[in-house]
Amino acid sequence: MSDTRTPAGAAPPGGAADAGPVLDLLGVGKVYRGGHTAVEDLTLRLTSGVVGLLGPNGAGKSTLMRIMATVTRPTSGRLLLDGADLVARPGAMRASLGYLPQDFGVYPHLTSREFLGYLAAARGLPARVARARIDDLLQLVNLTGAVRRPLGGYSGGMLRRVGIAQALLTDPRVLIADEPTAGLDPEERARFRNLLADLARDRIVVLSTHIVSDVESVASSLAVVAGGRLLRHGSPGDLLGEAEGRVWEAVVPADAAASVRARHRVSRMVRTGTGVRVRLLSPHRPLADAVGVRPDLEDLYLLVVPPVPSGPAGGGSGSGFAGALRGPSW
Ligand SMILES: Nc1ncnc2c1ncn2[C@@H]1O[C@H](COP(=O)(O)OP(=O)(O)OP(=O)(O)O)[C@@H](O)[C@H]1O
Repeated sequence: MSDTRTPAGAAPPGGAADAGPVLDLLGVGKVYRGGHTAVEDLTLRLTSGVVGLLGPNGAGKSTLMRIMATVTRPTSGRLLLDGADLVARPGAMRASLGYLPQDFGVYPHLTSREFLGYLAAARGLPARVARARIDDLLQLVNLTGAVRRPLGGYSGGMLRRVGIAQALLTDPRVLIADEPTAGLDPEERARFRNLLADLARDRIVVLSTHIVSDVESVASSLAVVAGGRLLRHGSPGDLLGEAEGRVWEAVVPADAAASVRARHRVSRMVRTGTGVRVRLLSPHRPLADAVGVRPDLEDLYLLVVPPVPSGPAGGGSGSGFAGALRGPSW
């Protein structure tokens, strides 16, 4: 590793037990074979609580999650968990890290108990410890009613809960969940968010997503990444301060909505009885009758993440409102 910087105020080795875990990323970078830089010189300190890792597709979130889980080796920089070097001794540290990958797969013919037992054995947990732990975890993720059914018959939400249970087998200090709510229905999303918030009371729970609403109610801190770089890191309240005075709303006639959208950065559009309510991002009042409104994290995200160029190749949303509702796709 070429980066030997020491973190300002880094946790002493083996310390921070009382204050909860501390994970330091110091100048972390990843250049894949072939020369593509997925993560660049990223420095970040994570402490207990839900940390929302937000960024558009291709931002480098999964790469960063895999680096934190010691599944991928960074090409530069260091990672310290409570002062201990994760890159130098990944094997020794792995029990402290629980990882739910984006493409988590199961053996469909096994029951949840059999599957977790198999993974516990693979991770070297003694059988008696594993049995008790699996019982606790099945209860924690609310799957005790389904333990006799093969995993092939589980819903998407149930499988994610199995995924969380396997990530917690070693009672890790850091839980890394890569897009854990993808494909879940709204009710399962909400349940899953609450579960992660509970788990984050005494551990670091890093949750990656490109959907702001997945993290806005539970995250104690947010890290916004794009193009492999860290754009912002802070508490939701601190980050929202930056958007203060830059978010406006106005109702425009329906036939003017497209031109408003072409001239301004639009956070949201909602049809109303009298036209279209547009939510605009601008340092100045963008329309004569626009009124300043309180920013939310979706506004902040759109303000800090560079927009993807619109047009046929740029993923632009064209006409219609859906593209303006989520993500910088306009
Ligand atoms: N194994 C690999 N080899 C080469 N390039 C890769 C590899 N894995 C990822 N990349 C590239 O690195 C960049 C970051 O990818 P990554 O999957 O980390 O982003 P992401 O933010 O998780 O995106 P998504 O939300 O789409 O999963 C992308 O341009 C991707 O194509």
